[in-house]
Amino acid sequence: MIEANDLHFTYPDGTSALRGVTFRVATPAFVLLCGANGQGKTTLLHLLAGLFPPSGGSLRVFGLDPSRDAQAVRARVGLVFQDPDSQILSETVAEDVAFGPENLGLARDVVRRRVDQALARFGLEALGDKPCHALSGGEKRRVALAGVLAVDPELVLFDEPFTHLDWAGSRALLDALLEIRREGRTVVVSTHDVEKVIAHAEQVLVLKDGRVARCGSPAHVAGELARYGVRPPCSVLLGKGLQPWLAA
Ligand SMILES: Nc1ncnc2c1ncn2[C@@H]1O[C@H](COP(=O)(O)OP(=O)(O)OP(=O)(O)O)[C@@H](O)[C@H]1O
Repeated sequence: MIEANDLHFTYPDGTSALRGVTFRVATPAFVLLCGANGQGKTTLLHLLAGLFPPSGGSLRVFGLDPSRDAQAVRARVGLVFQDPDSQILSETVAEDVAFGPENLGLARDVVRRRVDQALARFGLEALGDKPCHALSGGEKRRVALAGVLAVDPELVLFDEPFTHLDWAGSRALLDALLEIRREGRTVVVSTHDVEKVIAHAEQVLVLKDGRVARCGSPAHVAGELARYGVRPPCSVLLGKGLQPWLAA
Protein backbone atom coordinates (compact mmCIF):
# COMPACT_ATOMS: atom_id res chain seq x y z
CA MET A 1 0.00 0.00 0.00
CA ILE A 2 1.13 3.54 -0.72
CA GLU A 3 -0.70 6.18 1.27
CA ALA A 4 -0.34 9.94 1.35
CA ASN A 5 -2.39 12.03 3.73
CA ASP A 6 -2.49 15.80 3.46
CA LEU A 7 1.10 15.78 2.20
CA HIS A 8 2.78 19.18 1.96
CA PHE A 9 6.18 20.17 0.64
CA THR A 10 7.74 23.63 0.53
CA TYR A 11 11.14 24.25 -1.08
CA PRO A 12 13.73 26.31 0.82
CA ASP A 13 12.95 29.35 -1.39
CA GLY A 14 9.35 29.26 -0.15
CA THR A 15 7.75 27.60 -3.22
CA SER A 16 4.86 25.50 -2.03
CA ALA A 17 4.97 22.50 -4.41
CA LEU A 18 2.62 20.11 -2.62
CA ARG A 19 -0.37 21.58 -0.79
CA GLY A 20 -2.31 18.69 0.69
CA VAL A 21 -1.81 15.59 -1.46
CA THR A 22 -4.02 12.68 -0.38
CA PHE A 23 -4.29 9.33 -2.18
CA ARG A 24 -4.10 5.61 -1.65
CA VAL A 25 -2.72 2.98 -4.03
CA ALA A 26 -3.23 -0.72 -3.35
CA THR A 27 0.00 -2.39 -4.47
CA PRO A 28 1.08 -3.87 -6.77
CA ALA A 29 -0.28 -1.50 -9.38
CA PHE A 30 0.56 0.46 -12.51
CA VAL A 31 -0.05 4.11 -11.72
CA LEU A 32 -0.02 7.03 -14.14
CA LEU A 33 0.84 10.37 -12.53
CA CYS A 34 0.02 13.34 -14.72
CA GLY A 35 -0.68 17.05 -14.63
CA ALA A 36 0.42 20.22 -16.40
CA ASN A 37 3.92 21.68 -15.87
CA GLY A 38 4.84 22.64 -12.35
CA GLN A 39 1.97 20.91 -10.53
CA GLY A 40 4.20 18.85 -8.20
CA LYS A 41 4.75 15.49 -9.97
CA THR A 42 8.54 15.37 -9.65
CA THR A 43 8.34 16.65 -6.09
CA LEU A 44 5.91 13.87 -5.17
CA LEU A 45 8.19 11.22 -6.74
CA HIS A 46 11.14 12.59 -4.76
CA LEU A 47 9.18 12.35 -1.53
CA LEU A 48 8.09 8.78 -2.34
CA ALA A 49 11.76 7.88 -2.87
CA GLY A 50 12.69 9.47 0.45
CA LEU A 51 14.95 12.13 -1.07
CA PHE A 52 13.35 14.84 1.06
CA PRO A 53 11.09 14.69 4.10
CA PRO A 54 7.62 16.21 3.69
CA SER A 55 7.01 19.62 5.24
CA GLY A 56 3.70 18.32 6.58
CA GLY A 57 1.25 15.43 6.43
CA SER A 58 2.18 11.79 6.25
CA LEU A 59 3.43 9.32 3.69
CA ARG A 60 3.66 5.54 3.98
CA VAL A 61 5.21 3.26 1.38
CA PHE A 62 4.75 -0.43 2.23
CA GLY A 63 4.15 0.73 5.79
CA LEU A 64 7.47 2.63 5.87
CA ASP A 65 7.99 6.35 6.29
CA PRO A 66 10.46 7.19 3.46
CA SER A 67 11.98 10.11 5.37
CA ARG A 68 12.69 8.02 8.50
CA ASP A 69 13.26 4.49 7.19
CA ALA A 70 15.70 5.61 4.51
CA GLN A 71 17.78 2.41 4.41
CA ALA A 72 14.74 0.12 4.06
CA VAL A 73 13.17 2.41 1.48
CA ARG A 74 16.38 2.47 -0.60
CA ALA A 75 16.16 -1.32 -0.89
CA ARG A 76 12.50 -1.31 -1.92
CA VAL A 77 11.98 1.87 -3.93
CA GLY A 78 13.82 2.84 -7.11
CA LEU A 79 13.61 6.22 -8.84
CA VAL A 80 14.50 6.65 -12.50
CA PHE A 81 15.29 10.36 -12.85
CA GLN A 82 14.03 12.56 -15.64
CA ASP A 83 17.62 13.31 -16.68
CA PRO A 84 19.82 10.18 -16.72
CA ASP A 85 22.90 12.39 -16.21
CA SER A 86 21.58 13.18 -12.70
CA GLN A 87 21.61 9.49 -11.95
CA ILE A 88 24.66 8.08 -13.72
CA LEU A 89 27.67 8.90 -11.58
CA SER A 90 30.17 6.11 -12.16
CA GLU A 91 32.92 5.84 -14.74
CA THR A 92 31.74 2.77 -16.65
CA VAL A 93 28.34 1.21 -17.36
CA ALA A 94 28.96 -1.92 -15.25
CA GLU A 95 30.26 0.17 -12.33
CA ASP A 96 27.19 2.35 -12.48
CA VAL A 97 24.76 -0.57 -12.52
CA ALA A 98 26.67 -2.09 -9.56
CA PHE A 99 26.40 1.11 -7.50
CA GLY A 100 22.93 0.45 -6.03
CA PRO A 101 23.43 -3.21 -5.03
CA GLU A 102 26.90 -2.39 -3.61
CA ASN A 103 25.34 0.41 -1.57
CA LEU A 104 22.95 -2.10 -0.03
CA GLY A 105 26.00 -4.02 1.23
CA LEU A 106 25.25 -7.14 -0.83
CA ALA A 107 27.96 -9.79 -1.25
CA ARG A 108 30.27 -9.40 -4.26
CA ASP A 109 28.96 -12.46 -6.09
CA VAL A 110 25.35 -11.31 -5.59
CA VAL A 111 26.24 -7.84 -6.92
CA ARG A 112 27.98 -9.45 -9.90
CA ARG A 113 24.93 -11.61 -10.67
CA ARG A 114 22.53 -8.66 -10.36
CA VAL A 115 24.69 -6.54 -12.66
CA ASP A 116 24.96 -9.28 -15.30
CA GLN A 117 21.19 -9.84 -15.19
CA ALA A 118 20.38 -6.13 -15.40
CA LEU A 119 22.80 -5.55 -18.30
CA ALA A 120 21.35 -8.55 -20.18
CA ARG A 121 17.80 -7.44 -19.53
CA PHE A 122 18.37 -4.07 -21.20
CA GLY A 123 20.64 -5.32 -23.99
CA LEU A 124 23.71 -3.64 -22.49
CA GLU A 125 26.04 -6.68 -22.21
CA ALA A 126 28.42 -5.32 -24.84
CA LEU A 127 28.62 -1.91 -23.15
CA GLY A 128 29.69 -2.99 -19.63
CA ASP A 129 33.17 -1.46 -19.91
CA LYS A 130 32.12 1.59 -21.89
CA PRO A 131 32.58 5.00 -20.22
CA CYS A 132 29.15 6.41 -19.32
CA HIS A 133 29.98 9.82 -20.80
CA ALA A 134 30.32 8.18 -24.24
CA LEU A 135 26.79 6.75 -24.31
CA SER A 136 23.91 7.99 -26.46
CA GLY A 137 20.86 9.50 -24.73
CA GLY A 138 18.82 6.32 -25.25
CA GLU A 139 21.66 4.14 -23.91
CA LYS A 140 21.98 6.37 -20.83
CA ARG A 141 18.26 5.85 -20.15
CA ARG A 142 18.73 2.07 -20.35
CA VAL A 143 21.76 2.21 -18.03
CA ALA A 144 19.79 4.29 -15.50
CA LEU A 145 16.95 1.77 -15.65
CA ALA A 146 19.33 -1.20 -15.34
CA GLY A 147 20.92 0.44 -12.26
CA VAL A 148 17.55 0.85 -10.59
CA LEU A 149 16.35 -2.67 -11.43
CA ALA A 150 19.64 -4.15 -10.15
CA VAL A 151 18.47 -3.14 -6.67
CA ASP A 152 15.37 -5.34 -7.20
CA PRO A 153 12.88 -2.70 -5.96
CA GLU A 154 9.19 -3.40 -5.28
CA LEU A 155 8.22 0.12 -6.32
CA VAL A 156 9.78 1.76 -9.38
CA LEU A 157 9.16 5.48 -9.97
CA PHE A 158 9.71 6.90 -13.45
CA ASP A 159 10.00 10.63 -14.05
CA GLU A 160 9.25 11.47 -17.72
CA PRO A 161 10.82 8.23 -18.99
CA PHE A 162 9.90 8.74 -22.67
CA THR A 163 11.81 12.02 -23.08
CA HIS A 164 14.19 11.91 -26.08
CA LEU A 165 13.34 8.30 -26.93
CA ASP A 166 12.65 7.43 -30.54
CA TRP A 167 9.72 5.24 -31.63
CA ALA A 168 11.59 1.95 -31.14
CA GLY A 169 13.04 3.12 -27.83
CA SER A 170 9.61 4.18 -26.59
CA ARG A 171 8.10 0.83 -27.55
CA ALA A 172 10.92 -1.03 -25.80
CA LEU A 173 10.48 1.14 -22.71
CA LEU A 174 6.74 0.54 -22.60
CA ASP A 175 7.38 -3.21 -22.91
CA ALA A 176 9.86 -2.94 -20.02
CA LEU A 177 7.35 -1.03 -17.86
CA LEU A 178 4.68 -3.66 -18.48
CA GLU A 179 7.12 -6.48 -17.76
CA ILE A 180 8.21 -4.82 -14.51
CA ARG A 181 4.53 -4.65 -13.50
CA ARG A 182 3.96 -8.31 -14.50
CA GLU A 183 6.80 -9.24 -12.15
CA GLY A 184 4.56 -8.06 -9.33
CA ARG A 185 6.23 -4.68 -8.80
CA THR A 186 4.43 -1.36 -8.53
CA VAL A 187 5.19 1.08 -11.33
CA VAL A 188 4.50 4.81 -11.04
CA VAL A 189 5.04 6.72 -14.28
CA SER A 190 4.97 10.51 -14.29
CA THR A 191 4.61 11.72 -17.86
CA HIS A 192 3.10 14.26 -20.20
CA ASP A 193 3.06 11.45 -22.75
CA VAL A 194 -0.15 10.09 -21.26
CA GLU A 195 -1.07 8.47 -24.57
CA LYS A 196 1.66 5.86 -24.27
CA VAL A 197 0.69 4.42 -20.90
CA ILE A 198 -2.86 5.33 -19.90
CA ALA A 199 -4.56 2.25 -21.35
CA HIS A 200 -2.26 0.08 -19.20
CA ALA A 201 -2.69 2.04 -15.99
CA GLU A 202 -4.71 0.64 -13.12
CA GLN A 203 -4.93 4.03 -11.44
CA VAL A 204 -4.51 7.59 -12.70
CA LEU A 205 -3.56 10.46 -10.40
CA VAL A 206 -3.90 13.98 -11.78
CA LEU A 207 -2.09 16.73 -9.89
CA LYS A 208 -3.14 20.35 -10.02
CA ASP A 209 -1.81 23.15 -7.83
CA GLY A 210 0.01 20.65 -5.64
CA ARG A 211 -3.10 18.59 -4.89
CA VAL A 212 -4.72 15.46 -6.32
CA ALA A 213 -7.39 16.91 -8.59
CA ARG A 214 -8.54 13.54 -9.90
CA CYS A 215 -7.86 9.94 -8.96
CA GLY A 216 -9.47 6.95 -10.62
CA SER A 217 -9.40 4.35 -13.35
CA PRO A 218 -8.23 5.39 -16.85
CA ALA A 219 -11.78 4.94 -18.16
CA HIS A 220 -13.08 7.45 -15.65
CA VAL A 221 -10.29 9.99 -15.89
CA ALA A 222 -9.30 9.96 -19.60
CA GLY A 223 -12.20 12.13 -20.77
CA GLU A 224 -11.47 14.82 -18.18
CA LEU A 225 -7.74 15.26 -18.68
CA ALA A 226 -8.02 18.40 -20.83
CA ARG A 227 -9.67 20.21 -17.91
CA TYR A 228 -6.38 19.82 -16.02
CA GLY A 229 -4.14 20.90 -18.89
CA VAL A 230 -3.22 17.34 -19.88
CA ARG A 231 -3.52 16.24 -23.51
CA PRO A 232 -5.97 13.31 -23.74
CA PRO A 233 -5.02 10.30 -25.91
CA CYS A 234 -5.85 10.67 -29.63
CA SER A 235 -8.29 7.77 -29.51
CA VAL A 236 -10.26 9.58 -26.82
CA LEU A 237 -10.18 12.86 -28.78
CA LEU A 238 -11.49 10.94 -31.80
CA GLY A 239 -14.32 9.48 -29.74
CA LYS A 240 -12.96 5.92 -29.96
CA GLY A 241 -12.36 5.42 -26.26
CA LEU A 242 -9.11 4.20 -24.75
CA GLN A 243 -6.84 2.20 -27.06
CA PRO A 244 -3.41 0.79 -26.19
CA TRP A 245 -0.75 3.00 -27.79
CA LEU A 246 1.10 0.08 -29.41
CA ALA A 247 -2.08 -0.95 -31.19
CA ALA A 248 -2.68 2.56 -32.52
N1 LIG B 1 14.50 22.96 -6.31
C1 LIG B 1 13.42 23.74 -6.33
N2 LIG B 1 13.41 24.91 -5.65
C2 LIG B 1 12.33 25.71 -5.66
N3 LIG B 1 11.17 25.43 -6.31
C3 LIG B 1 11.13 24.27 -6.98
C4 LIG B 1 12.25 23.37 -7.04
N4 LIG B 1 11.90 22.30 -7.81
C5 LIG B 1 10.63 22.53 -8.21
N5 LIG B 1 10.17 23.70 -7.71
C6 LIG B 1 8.84 24.28 -7.91
O1 LIG B 1 7.88 23.39 -7.35
C7 LIG B 1 6.71 23.35 -8.16
C8 LIG B 1 6.45 21.91 -8.60
O2 LIG B 1 7.54 21.49 -9.39
P1 LIG B 1 7.66 20.00 -9.93
O3 LIG B 1 8.97 19.89 -10.64
O4 LIG B 1 7.39 19.07 -8.82
O5 LIG B 1 6.44 19.95 -10.97
P2 LIG B 1 6.14 18.95 -12.14
O6 LIG B 1 4.68 18.70 -12.10
O7 LIG B 1 7.03 17.76 -12.07
O8 LIG B 1 6.50 19.83 -13.41
P3 LIG B 1 7.00 19.45 -14.89
O9 LIG B 1 5.86 18.76 -15.56
O10 LIG B 1 7.24 20.81 -15.48
O11 LIG B 1 8.25 18.61 -14.79
C9 LIG B 1 6.96 24.32 -9.32
O12 LIG B 1 6.37 25.54 -8.98
C10 LIG B 1 8.46 24.46 -9.36
O13 LIG B 1 8.84 25.75 -9.82
